[in-house]
Amino acid sequence: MFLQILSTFVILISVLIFIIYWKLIRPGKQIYNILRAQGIPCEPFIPFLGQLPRLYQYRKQNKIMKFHEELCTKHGSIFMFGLGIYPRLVIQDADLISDILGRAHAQNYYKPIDLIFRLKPLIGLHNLLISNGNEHERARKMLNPGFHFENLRSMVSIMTDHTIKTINELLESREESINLQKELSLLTLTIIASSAFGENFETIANAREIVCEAFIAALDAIVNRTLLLIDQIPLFSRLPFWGKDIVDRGCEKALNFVESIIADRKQGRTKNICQRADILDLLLQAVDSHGKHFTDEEIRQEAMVFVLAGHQSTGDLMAWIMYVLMTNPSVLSACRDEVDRVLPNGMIPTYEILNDLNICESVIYETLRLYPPIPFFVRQCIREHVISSPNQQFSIPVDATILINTYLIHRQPKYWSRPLEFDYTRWMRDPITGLRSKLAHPYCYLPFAAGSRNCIGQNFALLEAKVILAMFVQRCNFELQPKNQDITMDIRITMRSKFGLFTIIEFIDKNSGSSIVAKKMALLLEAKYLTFSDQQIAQYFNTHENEVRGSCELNIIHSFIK
Ligand code: HEM
Repeated sequence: MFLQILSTFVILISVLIFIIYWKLIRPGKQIYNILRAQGIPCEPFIPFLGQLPRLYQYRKQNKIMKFHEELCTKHGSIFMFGLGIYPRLVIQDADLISDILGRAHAQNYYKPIDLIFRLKPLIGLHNLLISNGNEHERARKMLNPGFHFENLRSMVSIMTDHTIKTINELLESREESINLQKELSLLTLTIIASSAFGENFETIANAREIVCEAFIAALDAIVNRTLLLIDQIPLFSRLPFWGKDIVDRGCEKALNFVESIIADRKQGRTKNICQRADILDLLLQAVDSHGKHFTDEEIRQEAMVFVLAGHQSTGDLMAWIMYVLMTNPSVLSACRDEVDRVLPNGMIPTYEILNDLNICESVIYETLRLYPPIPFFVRQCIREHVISSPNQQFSIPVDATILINTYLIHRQPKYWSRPLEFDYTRWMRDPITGLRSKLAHPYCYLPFAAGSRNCIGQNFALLEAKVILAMFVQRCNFELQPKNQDITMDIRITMRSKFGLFTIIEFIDKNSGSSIVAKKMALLLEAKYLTFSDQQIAQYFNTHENEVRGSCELNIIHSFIK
């Protein structure tokens, strides 16, 4: 009897070990073997863990990029390492990358299963970010026109309105030093949520709480679970520990919220807040080549994806831009001179005028080079594919997952002169031709990825960054406080400063005629409630109209006088 139990036990354990080996170890090992046989350098193959323990050590010391840098120095521009059960083939050569991302070969690569598995609870499976193949192609074709400049132009007012509100709140804040990284992240979240959800985001009482807290908490819990490898093991991921309740609660709240917004808009109970279609209108109106609309499920998921993909990345970009300005006085003064010239007297930017901000735009591009908010992205090979550069050629096996480290590519001396120097002038457009200098390679600059799965929101993000940058330098002085604060990079989904960006912000008092008039007008408006009649204000405004034209208070003044 005992022997029978023992032998059954041994058989069961052997079957279990075999299944584990077959499912979790063998596939990775095979990929290692195929790539190693082609001469690709590999870190040692360690089942289940790979180089994860070492990565953890580096993470603890806040040196994740150092880990990647050291591997690149050791192995060169193509090599393998193990991230838990998932091997990663790192490729840092622009020629090889062009073979992977280029449209001609896009059908050979998908978004990897582990990424899909992680984000599924929050955004589902049917959306641009993680869908694949025909489903992705259809959605992309339907949504591309939404990011046409005509639509973006009409969203500029959402960007300027929210930026003014944030600046005013920051200037009124009584706090000594403000965490600008957090404030900019909230600002970009508000902008994308208002663009995606219209007036509901402003009027539904708990909209901010749901989007700014539940959604962010769920996302944070997902990232923590990823770092703990919880999502790599299917059984573990279902256990009610390690923040699972936060993920479930946040996802449910966010999904219910988006559902009610879609229903309201469909039934005409709410409208958008820009002159043309907002993102929700675009989702509702989009049709495929057979005249079919998105289903409610798809609309819900796409709206969530825009909020997910659109806020943190742009918020972090803005924080890095502010950091650059605060640590490079000459860059700040170049931006400010340009803004004062192009947008005099606190003038509010319009889509057309933003085009004239050549220096600001170049500062944004250079910040994206040195501090790309999305420093890595991944692709999984689904069809064996040969990639080549002038002196090497490799066959990528099915299921190999490729990791592209944008941060390191953007700092390679092979592609960039003075790679570590912040030099925005390398991006300046020629004043006559309007063209920028050619890059050393079309695939050496990838802040928004490239090819058929590049960032659909890049023009939205660049426009938003220009609006926020211009309005901040136009209206505020800002400096780091404390001056010697620790700006250590932390990489979760995006790359940000681990401890925030603490800043003192003050109103610019240029003492120029128009800013004095603007101040007088502001005082006058305050006085409206005390002594002045509407008629007196209108009279004052009419006699000073030329002086205040273009001032930041012009919109408010108009709304009072109406
Ligand atoms: C500075 C800001 C931004 C950066 C650096 C950025 C970067 C990226 C990158 C690198 C990808 C490719 C990711 C991958 O392949 O795994 C991507 C995809 C995407 N981004 Fe952005 N993004 C930004 C802003 C935005 C905004 C504002 C939106 C929405 C309005 C947006 C929506 C998306 C979507 C939907 C995708 C998936 C596209 C597809 O696969 O077809 N992004 N972004």
